[in-house]
Amino acid sequence: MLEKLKKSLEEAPVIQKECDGQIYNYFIHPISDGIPETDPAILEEIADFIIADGKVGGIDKIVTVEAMGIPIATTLSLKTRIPVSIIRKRKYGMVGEVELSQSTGYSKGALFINGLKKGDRILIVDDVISTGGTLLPLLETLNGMGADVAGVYCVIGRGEGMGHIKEKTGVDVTVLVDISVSKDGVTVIGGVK
Ligand SMILES: O=P(O)(O)OC[C@H]1O[C@H](OP(=O)(O)OP(=O)(O)O)[C@H](O)[C@@H]1O
Ligand SMILES: Nc1nc2[nH]cnc2c(=O)[nH]1
Repeated sequence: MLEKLKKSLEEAPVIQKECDGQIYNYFIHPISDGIPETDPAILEEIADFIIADGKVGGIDKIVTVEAMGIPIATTLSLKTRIPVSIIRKRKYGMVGEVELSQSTGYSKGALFINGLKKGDRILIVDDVISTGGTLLPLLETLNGMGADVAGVYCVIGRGEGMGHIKEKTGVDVTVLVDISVSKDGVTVIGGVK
């Protein structure tokens, strides 16, 4: 399962990014960067897995974070006809907008939620989970807004983020492929069967 995705991850180049005096080994892959180009067969493989996993019934909105969650969420939306709501890195200043802070191993910034409301039953999808510094504040904020998170899927998992989220929120994040990353490259270490 997900063989194309796993094989392409093993070939992903790694660059080093610096943040707060720390070096972060950043892998570059079509699903997480759109580089060199995204194979529609891999997007389809991902969407088909999520649908077969059985949590899409009764979902009002697929929710993702700009930018690289968007192709995954859109592919899923085209197959399920469930609409997509995108959490943006741009402030709109609309009534009801909710702002939260995001941090990754290589960046810090703000995210802006518009268009979600109390009681919405949502499925979150994103390309990567690493430190959890995006997903943790997002889940806490959505919880505070009264959204009902029925499932969370991150296509590629690395590092401690998933365990951290389980510990802090009780939410199980489904990671499709687990990897480890060093300056020399990417190794696939696990994932869904
Ligand atoms: O677990 P974390 O350490 O938070 O890393 C995961 C986040 O990193 C990437 O976002 P990024 O802000 O780089 O956005 P992009 O999709 O625009 O590349 C990715 O899309 C996740 O949202
Ligand atoms: N492309 C990419 N996105 C990420 N998001 C969090 N870590 C990474 C990474 O190493 N590569």
